[in-house]
Amino acid sequence: MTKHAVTYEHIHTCKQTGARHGIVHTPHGSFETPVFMPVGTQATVKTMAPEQVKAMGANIILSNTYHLWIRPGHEVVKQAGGLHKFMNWDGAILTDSGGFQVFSLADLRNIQEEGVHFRNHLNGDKLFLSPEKAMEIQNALGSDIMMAFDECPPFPATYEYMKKSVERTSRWAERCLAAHERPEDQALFGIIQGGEYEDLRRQSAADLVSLDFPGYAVGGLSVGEPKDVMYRALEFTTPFMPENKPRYLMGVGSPDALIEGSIRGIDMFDCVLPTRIARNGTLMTSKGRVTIKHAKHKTDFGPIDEKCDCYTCKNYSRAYVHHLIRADEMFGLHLCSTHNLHFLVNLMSQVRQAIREDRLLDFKEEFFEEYGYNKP
Ligand SMILES: CNc1nc2cc3c(=O)[nH]c(N)nc3c(CC[C@H]3O[C@@H](OC)[C@H](OC)[C@@H]3OC)c2[nH]1
Ligand SMILES: [Zn+2]
Repeated sequence: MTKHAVTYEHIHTCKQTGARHGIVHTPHGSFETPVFMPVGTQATVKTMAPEQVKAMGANIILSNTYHLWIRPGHEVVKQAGGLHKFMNWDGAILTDSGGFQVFSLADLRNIQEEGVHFRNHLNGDKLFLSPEKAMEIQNALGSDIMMAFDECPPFPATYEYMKKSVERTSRWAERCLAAHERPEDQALFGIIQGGEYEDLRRQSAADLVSLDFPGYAVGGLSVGEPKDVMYRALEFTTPFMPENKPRYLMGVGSPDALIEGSIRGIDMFDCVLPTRIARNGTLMTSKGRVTIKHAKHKTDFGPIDEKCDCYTCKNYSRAYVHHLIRADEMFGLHLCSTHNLHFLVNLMSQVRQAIREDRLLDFKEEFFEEYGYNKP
């Protein structure tokens, strides 16, 4: 039995749902779950200093293999002493394998058994990414959690395409394991595929669980499918994922999806939403979304969210943030990102408390009502 770098400690399962409260232990500290992980694709959580990300309660962030491979190059990060040192972050880091970016960003790609040929989306150079290459890059980055190299098929995909893709992703997962240099320092998570097809999800889960990864992701979702398709896919996938290992739903999500995913037994989430919508001044608040550029905020001298205790809400008014975003001032992006990240990190803290109190369904109803999800 390999001594894994990452372990999962179960604390409590909510009596109203399948949601679990747990702790994930990594070589760079622990984090409680369910957890929202801020995305720092290019070795920075956009506009945020690492101290500020840590201060809001985030203990794990994400970065991206594909992006760091093509710029500045994984060898540069390795020479810097690894990603933690390079970006001055001493918490846990999870890196994606680059599989998704190759299928979503790069063009002229050609998927073969040995890997994927494609062009660099920045300069058009020909590139080749394989399970072995994705492992070499993540080993160089030194992330605490590495993701297996997989294919994330588009939605919708035919059953025939999905079946072939799942079988190849399982073969690629074995190649990743074989290429994994230091399982005692870096944990490799398998990624379950299969789209909306229950039997393929079960096959993918069985293939990967038999390889004894320290954690598992549900991939192939949040790629344009309706939310009820995503939720149903979770309902027939999580029961086949080990209870004593972390479960990570990739690319999710919005406040409702974070709650619905937690109810269905997911422990880890990531999404670019909070920093991406912050860039056009869209804010998540306890009363739903606020578009701060709107004229009605021009002389509103209250905080963005009365219930929020983040740096932005404690020190600045809606009118001031309205002005900064209207004036294209970069500090406005920082204030909006700070608030949105804090909002999701805080939401997950409330979810964990509701799990401990066996009332996550009640919490969901209360939150949905106040956020405005029930409005027609
Ligand atoms: C948005 N919806 C969404 N569905 C996804 C599904 C998959 C998947 O099946 N396999 C893999 N390997 N990655 C996926 C990803 C990318 C997440 C990464 O993409 C980057 O955010 C854009 C970020 O990189 C810091 C993150 O790192 C884990 C997905 N994203
Ligand atoms: Zn706030």
